[in-house]
Amino acid sequence: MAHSEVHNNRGELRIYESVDELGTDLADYVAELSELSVKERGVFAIALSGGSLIGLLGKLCKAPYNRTIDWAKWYIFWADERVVAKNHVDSNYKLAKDGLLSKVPIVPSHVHSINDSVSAEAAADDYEFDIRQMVRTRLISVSDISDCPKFDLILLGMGSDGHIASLFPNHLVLDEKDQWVTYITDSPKPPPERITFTLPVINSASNVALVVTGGNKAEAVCLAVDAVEPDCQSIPARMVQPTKGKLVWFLDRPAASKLNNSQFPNQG
Ligand SMILES: O=C1O[C@H](COP(=O)(O)O)[C@@H](O)[C@H](O)[C@H]1O
Repeated sequence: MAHSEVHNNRGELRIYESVDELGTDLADYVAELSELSVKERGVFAIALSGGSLIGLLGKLCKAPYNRTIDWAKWYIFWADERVVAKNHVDSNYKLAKDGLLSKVPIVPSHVHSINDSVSAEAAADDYEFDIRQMVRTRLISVSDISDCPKFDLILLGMGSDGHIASLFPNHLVLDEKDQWVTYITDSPKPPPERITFTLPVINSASNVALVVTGGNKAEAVCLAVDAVEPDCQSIPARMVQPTKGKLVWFLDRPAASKLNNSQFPNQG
């Protein structure tokens, strides 16, 4: 059973005894949002990340979700992508295809991956153009307080340095306000060239989930959730603050181990 609570302005924290329990609740959460969105809008626009997240989504490929989710209504995007060929081992698209998309009945034309045959800058421009077309036809909603796309769900992982998508600590692109998708060529984590959603897009989503496991991320989780300025100033995960949407953290015990203990009585 998860220990769950709303924590200051940092969203809902769900803490699990095991990664297996986390995976089950994460699958339920995604399935519920998919059902709600299909009921309300007729489609479900979801943005994935790479890394450990994809393995944690594995239960979606199994019963009952593989049969009960309305996969034909899913439109899939990436919150970030490495600028490598789609069949490259570092590709977030390949990771998601091998781990999830090839195992469920997604409509191939609903999978919006990046153009892997151009520069990082051109790939970011192309991807933003693609998303603008989808907003125009309302396959992706639009925020009522900015012109940003309002994804039904953005799923994010977090690195041990607190990065989310390809937004790294102290990087200039954290200040990007105008573009929806931008690029970097100096990622501190290889590969260096990446494209990424900007913070205004992430914070315009209806739902954002931050999925984090492992003790090596406990310090960054604490900085992103508990710390007060200036300690947490450069932690991108702390800048995830959906304006009108809902933020949920999915944490295993090791990742949550440095959070303020008094708030989590079951924590060992
Ligand atoms: O490079 C990336 O890292 C983050 C975190 O990955 P994880 O393996 O530590 O969970 C990931 O969310 C992002 O999409 C990816 O490009």
